[in-house]
Amino acid sequence: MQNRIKGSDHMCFGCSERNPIGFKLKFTMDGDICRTEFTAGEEHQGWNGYMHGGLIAAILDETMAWWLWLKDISIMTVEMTIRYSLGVPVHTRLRVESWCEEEKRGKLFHMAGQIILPDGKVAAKARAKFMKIDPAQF
Ligand SMILES: CCCCCCCCCC(=O)SCCNC(=O)CCNC(=O)[C@H](O)C(C)(C)COP(=O)(O)OP(=O)(O)OC[C@H]1O[C@@H](n2cnc3c(N)ncnc32)[C@H](O)[C@@H]1OP(=O)(O)O
Repeated sequence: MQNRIKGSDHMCFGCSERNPIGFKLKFTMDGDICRTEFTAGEEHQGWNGYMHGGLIAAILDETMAWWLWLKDISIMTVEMTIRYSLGVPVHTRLRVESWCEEEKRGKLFHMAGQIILPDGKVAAKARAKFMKIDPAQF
């Protein structure tokens, strides 16, 4: 399902296979949940041994965006809040999932996403708003 919408020439930090420093995330739709997996490396650290919070935000942003992309809805993030509940250790397989909580007039989408540790605990949860855009303008 990777890069179905924009083709393979884009450089998205979250999902492009061409971006040498990107996350190269791949997404699948599981019912109404968008899922990906990720293992942070040394280069993704903030505090020693733990993933940088800004990069956690980027993964959640991307996973929520892809819930919409996979439905052929072109969007941009317009607002996001994150609750960081537990440190996200590096070298640990993470599950990331997103879903839609509300759609307003087909233009504004209230999304949520979370990062889950191997023991099932939620380390970070995001809520965000995404606005539908005309992809020809970007
Ligand atoms: C294959 C590749 C996959 C790529 C995946 C990408 C994943 C990453 C996603 C991102 O991170 S996107 C990058 C971060 N986001 C941005 O850079 C967005 C920057 N913002 C914009 O460019 C403009 O705000 C935007 C084009 C989205 C909208 O501008 P507009 O001028 O068309 O909208 P406007 O500000 O007039 O607002 C339209 C309506 O939405 C409302 N609105 C705006 N922001 C809102 C908000 N945050 N919450 C609620 N409502 C909001 C606003 O009040 C208004 O309501 P009404 O229609 O009732 O008048």
